[in-house]
Amino acid sequence: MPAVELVGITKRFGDVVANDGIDLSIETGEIHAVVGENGAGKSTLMSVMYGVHQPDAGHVLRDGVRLRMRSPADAIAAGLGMVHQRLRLFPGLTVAENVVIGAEPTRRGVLDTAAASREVERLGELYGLRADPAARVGTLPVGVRQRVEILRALYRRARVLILDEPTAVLTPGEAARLFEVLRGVTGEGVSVVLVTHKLGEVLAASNRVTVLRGGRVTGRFATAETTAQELVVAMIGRSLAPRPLAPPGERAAGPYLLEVENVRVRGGEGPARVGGVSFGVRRGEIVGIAGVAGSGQRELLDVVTGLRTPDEGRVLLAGAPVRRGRDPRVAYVPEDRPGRATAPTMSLADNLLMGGQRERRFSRAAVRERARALVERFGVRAASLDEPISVLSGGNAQKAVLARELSGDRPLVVVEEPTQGVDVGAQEQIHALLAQARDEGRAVLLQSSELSELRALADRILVMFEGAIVAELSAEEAGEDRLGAAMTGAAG
Ligand SMILES: Nc1ncnc2c1ncn2[C@@H]1O[C@H](COP(=O)(O)OP(=O)(O)OP(=O)(O)O)[C@@H](O)[C@H]1O
Repeated sequence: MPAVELVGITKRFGDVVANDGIDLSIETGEIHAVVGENGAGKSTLMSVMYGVHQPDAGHVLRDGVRLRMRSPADAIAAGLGMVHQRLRLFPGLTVAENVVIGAEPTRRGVLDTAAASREVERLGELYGLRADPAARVGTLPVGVRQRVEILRALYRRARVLILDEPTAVLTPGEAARLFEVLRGVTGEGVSVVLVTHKLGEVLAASNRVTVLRGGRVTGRFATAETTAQELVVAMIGRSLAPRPLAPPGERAAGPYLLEVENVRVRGGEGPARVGGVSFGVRRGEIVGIAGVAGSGQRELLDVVTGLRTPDEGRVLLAGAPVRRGRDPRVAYVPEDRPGRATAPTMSLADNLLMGGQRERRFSRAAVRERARALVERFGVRAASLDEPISVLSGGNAQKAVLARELSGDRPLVVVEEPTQGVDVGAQEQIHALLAQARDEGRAVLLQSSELSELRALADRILVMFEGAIVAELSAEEAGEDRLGAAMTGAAG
């Protein structure tokens, strides 16, 4: 008997049928991957399984028994656990406190810290999930925090864990450790539902795969018997074109468009977050920035885009200092899209024109016409130009931001994590757009935690570690081993 079975799930939002009669069964102790393009209905299905949404039709069985869920509390009581992409932990509390919160062991009415710590250690031992119970969560790297979320679910006796894009925020090393943990928990009979856009991890780690498209199941596979190609076809209805690799030998030459000179950013009292960094980017090249999270990339890019003033050094664009605030010569696609790149409550049309000051004098009709053209050209899928951008799926919101930023002729393009949370079809399109920006003679600075993305797109890769550039590798030199070593501070 499956651990969980979803039967004929249909869920509508207004006119949108997000899930259309979906059947999904999760066996005991398996890792079941759920994949599909942006907007395919994955998150909606997970929300139905976890009691967040009530389906319009269909039902959920747990060990063969029909559940009536009014909220996630009912799902938790039935042995389901969810690990969200944006972790929901209390940074000021310890690991043990975060694990037990809401279901604390008490002694005479107060939190029994010793018992909580013992529980964390016991669970850690059982499932191979180590975390120091006394550590403050706010001080821990994101990979460890995620382990705390998993521990919290297991502490509430979850036997089915739902993970929504768990590796989007992890470094390659952390992702590898997560999959070790998942093997540990499935070995103990826990089932894992893994929503992801990364087919590499699907093929490496899952037992079975269900593919969704347009709210329906378009494929069910035993992982050992399928290929990336077959999954892609089920996901997007066609194969992917070859990656837009730079033809070797066509190196950009000429002066630097962007010049970063000895930039230093101090972080409070501690050591400099960026300690004297210098480099340049020419027109017609993509320069990649690699590094484990927190190596100073964020601060460096804030300085390059003019959002932050460096404590020392300077940034020149075509020989003139980059303007403070937001330099109109810089196209910028930040990582934290909902917060920094979009006005979530404004319409898609208005978001597509944000910052396009010169267009402002156009009539409403002209604005719409331009928005329509961008949506068409960049393949943004949305029900209407008037809906708030926040209802777009992650990949479509990302394409909308890229459409806005790349549509002008700004000579410098700065992008952070361009394909995070984006499906394979959209990844391909985004990569092609960035390669096109380079081929048009723009200078592209690309920060990514996906080494494969950097290797596919960048002409040169700068590796940051502890606020410094510790290696510069050409596309040919940048094997995963060499990049990985440089990222952890080993000689590059
Ligand atoms: N709360 C909501 N209100 C209106 N429409 C919604 C809502 N949630 C999802 N949708 C729509 O339902 C469809 C399915 O979205 P869903 O988020 O489930 O897709 P997804 O496969 O998880 O996408 P992604 O990979 O981008 O996260 C999309 O068309 C989306 O715009």
